[in-house]
Amino acid sequence: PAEFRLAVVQMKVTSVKAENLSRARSLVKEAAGQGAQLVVLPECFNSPYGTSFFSSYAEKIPGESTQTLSQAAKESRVYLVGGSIPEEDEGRLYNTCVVFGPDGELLLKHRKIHLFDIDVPGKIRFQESETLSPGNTLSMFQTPFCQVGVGICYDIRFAELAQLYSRKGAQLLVYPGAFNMTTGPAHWELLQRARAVDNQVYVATAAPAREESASYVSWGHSMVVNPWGEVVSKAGPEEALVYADLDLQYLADVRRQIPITAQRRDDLYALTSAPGGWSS
Ligand SMILES: NC(=O)CC(=O)C(=O)O
Repeated sequence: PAEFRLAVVQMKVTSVKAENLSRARSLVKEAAGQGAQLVVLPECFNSPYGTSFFSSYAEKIPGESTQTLSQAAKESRVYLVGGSIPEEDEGRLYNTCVVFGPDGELLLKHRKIHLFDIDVPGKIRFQESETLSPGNTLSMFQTPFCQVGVGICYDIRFAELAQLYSRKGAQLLVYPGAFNMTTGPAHWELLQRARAVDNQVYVATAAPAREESASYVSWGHSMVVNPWGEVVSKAGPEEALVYADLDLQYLADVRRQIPITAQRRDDLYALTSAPGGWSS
C-alpha cells in the first residue's frame, strides 16, 4: 500500500510502573481503533526519566514491560515501536527500544547508541553515562508499508545514523525521545526537519507528556515530519495521540523532483558503518 497510518503516543508517565504499562496498552488500543497500523511510544515510557531511576526500573528482556508490549501489539494488530525502557543485561544498564510486529513477535531491540551527556551551564547537566552503557548496533525493521530506522532521543543529533538508515532503504525514521525545557525549544523540531529533508524520509518522534513536577521536565511536542521537511502533525505539551497518514508515493515524488541520491559525489566523500554494526 502507498499509504498507511502512523500514531505517536505522547503519554503521561508516572512513577508507578504498572500504571504506565496499562496506560500504554490502552493508548495503543485507542490508536489502533483510529486506524493506526504503526504506533510509537515515548522514550522511558515505563519509568520517570533520570539517572536515579534507571536501576530500580530496569528489567531483563523479555520481562514484564516487553511482555506487555508484545501483548499490546498482538491484541491491537499493529507494529509497535515500544518507546524505550531501562534494560538490565549482565550487570549493565541500557536505554532500550523494542519493536513488536502485529503477531506480538519481537522484531528488534535497539539500545541507545549515543548517550545523552551534556552540560549547558546554568541550564542543564545530564550524564546518562553515569549509569547507562551505550548500544553498539544500528537498527532497522521491515513492515509491509516501508522500512523503518530506529534511534532513541540523543541519537537524532547524529546525522550519520539517519543517513546510513536512509541509504539502506529506510523511508521512515522513528525516535522515541524526551528533550527538555532547554534543548526542546531550541533543537527538537529543527533536528527532525533536518533529518527529514537531508534524507527525504518521514521522521516521527514520541515524547513523554510534560510533567512540571518531574525532576526532568519533558518538552513534549511529539510530531511527524514529511520528506519535504514540513511538520504534518504535532502535539503540545499534554498527553495526546498524534496521527499522520504517511504517503510513500509522495516520498517517491519528492525524491524524483530533487534527486540528491543520484547526485551525491561518491567520488569525493563516503559514509560507512562498521562491519557487524547492524542488528538486522
Ligand atoms: N534526552 C536526550 O537523550 C536528548 C536531549 O534531550 C537532547 O539532545 O537535547
